[in-house]
Amino acid sequence: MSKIAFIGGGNMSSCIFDGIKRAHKDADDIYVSGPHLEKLAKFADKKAKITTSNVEAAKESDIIFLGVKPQMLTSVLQELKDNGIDFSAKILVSMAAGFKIASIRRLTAAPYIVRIMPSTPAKIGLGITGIYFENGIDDKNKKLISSLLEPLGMLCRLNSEEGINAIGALAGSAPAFLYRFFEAVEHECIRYGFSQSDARKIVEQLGLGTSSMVIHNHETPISALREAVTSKGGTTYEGLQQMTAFKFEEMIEEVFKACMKKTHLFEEMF
Ligand SMILES: NC(=O)C1=CN([C@@H]2O[C@H](COP(=O)(O)OP(=O)(O)OC[C@H]3O[C@@H](n4cnc5c(N)ncnc54)[C@H](OP(=O)(O)O)[C@@H]3O)[C@@H](O)[C@H]2O)C=CC1
Ligand SMILES: O=C(O)[C@@H]1CCC=N1
Repeated sequence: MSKIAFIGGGNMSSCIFDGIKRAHKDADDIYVSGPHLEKLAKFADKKAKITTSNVEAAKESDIIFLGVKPQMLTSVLQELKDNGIDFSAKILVSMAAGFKIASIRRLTAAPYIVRIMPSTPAKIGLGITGIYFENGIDDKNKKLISSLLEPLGMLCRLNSEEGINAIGALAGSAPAFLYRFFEAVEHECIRYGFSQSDARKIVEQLGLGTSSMVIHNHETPISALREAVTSKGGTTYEGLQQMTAFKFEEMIEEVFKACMKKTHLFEEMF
């Protein structure tokens, strides 16, 4: 097994780390680095080597997952470069939104860089992870990196970094938008007299049942599933009319446009 490091042990690194541990029982000496050792204890409990030194973690590893926020990545890469890390035989796997391969290369001169765009449902093996390989990565390494990410759920191979940007919005950010919808429904349940605990259960079953209907009726357009709920002259129709009045589709378009705009702004900044 190649030696693996995570620079930054936050939410996303933790999802990927857990996936690797689930699928690769022999992955024992994974390094995780971050500024606060106490926050890395959860990794140590799962046999990772934890350290406050990004340099130590990078030096010891063949595959380095970059798990810090885009705003931190420049200084982290600069630190590794300034401390003599030789990237020539290492693979850098960056999950940072809006941070291009060209920018990582400018800072590190690393020949092998992979962009990935995971999502938090990866925590339970149900995420969507975008992946973009440059031409320089050979098939053996493509297979290796893919095998580390497959336990996270669906792996979506993309042909460009703009594809990574798009999947970042459509699959990386989108869980937050769906959670916002669930939060709003939970709030309405409470407004109509349900207890907090019942409201939560209703939202859980609503999400599970509706997603399962989409999955179990794979050949059926989603619009047809919606129409099956919408009795002629009935109550659902009135609710949908409100969604139309409030320009629901236009709002969703603007939501994704805003994500992309910020991603492109990041690309200019870094
Ligand atoms: N969350 C998501 O759904 C997604 C996130 N991403 C990308 O993943 C990356 C990480 O995001 P996320 O996990 O959510 O963020 P988190 O804030 O959870 O994690 C960032 C981690 O970086 C650590 N850190 C901060 N400074 C340094 C440093 N100098 N050296 C090493 N580690 C450092 C932080 O440690 P400490 O807390 O101790 O300061 C923290 O553990 C981002 O680039 C983001 O764009 C991509 C797709 C989806
Ligand atoms: O909010 C963010 O910047 C990251 C990228 C996609 C999801 N979360």
